[in-house]
Amino acid sequence: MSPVIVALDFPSCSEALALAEQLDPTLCRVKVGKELFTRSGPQILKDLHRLGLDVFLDLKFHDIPNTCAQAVLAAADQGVWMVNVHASGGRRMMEAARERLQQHRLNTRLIAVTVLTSMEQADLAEVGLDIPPQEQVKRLAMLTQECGLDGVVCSAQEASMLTDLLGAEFLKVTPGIRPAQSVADDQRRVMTPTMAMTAGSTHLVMGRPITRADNPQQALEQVIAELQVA
Ligand SMILES: O=C(O)c1cc(=O)[nH]c(=O)n1[C@@H]1O[C@H](COP(=O)(O)O)[C@@H](O)[C@H]1O
Repeated sequence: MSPVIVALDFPSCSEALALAEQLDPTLCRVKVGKELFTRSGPQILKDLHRLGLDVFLDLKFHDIPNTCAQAVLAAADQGVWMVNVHASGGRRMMEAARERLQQHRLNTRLIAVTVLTSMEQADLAEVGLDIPPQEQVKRLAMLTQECGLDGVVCSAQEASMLTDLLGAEFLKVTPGIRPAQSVADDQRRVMTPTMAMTAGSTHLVMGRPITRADNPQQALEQVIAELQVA
């Protein structure tokens, strides 16, 4: 299966589906985030499943343990392939979410966001974290593994460090992926698809470089071809 997850960051169901219909489900999975889900509700999950696409529901839950666990359960009940929480929600929150999935025998992948790829050291300092992003990523990823989750969302720049520390099987889902000639947009800790896979990413989250391309399926095929050559 392809490592590419296309981020469907669109304001409406119709725009997201128009893009999703152009994508080959054997070449990618898709990600539904806050904007699209808040506007379209769970119907978008049904529509994407109907197209044969695996869905990563990226709502980055962060709440008291029971509320977070129930939200994760609600996502898994709708058949999504992957769901995420913020690792900074802490041990009890992550363990509650993982246990709730186990109690219900649901095999939805559960991962945790470490430090957002839009953040650099100055952003962390402003919220009281006077350490380099890599150190905070390391701390949160170790905690995530201890809590029994399947992996983390991190920057590809931290993937090799996490592979050494936590093993190749532990998922490293990496946004901030930009093909060589692309603009970074609001991303800060970025890498190309090939460099990210070489560094140990297990999944590449790509939004605008694919969804805003003149021909999204062609842009996706180019990424896959680049990865195959590498
Ligand atoms: O959890 C995420 O998916 C995520 C975490 C993170 O640290 N950085 C990050 O960019 N994302 C998401 O990944 C996608 C990146 O989109 P592009 O920057 O357009 O490729 C967006 O949907 C973000 O919400």
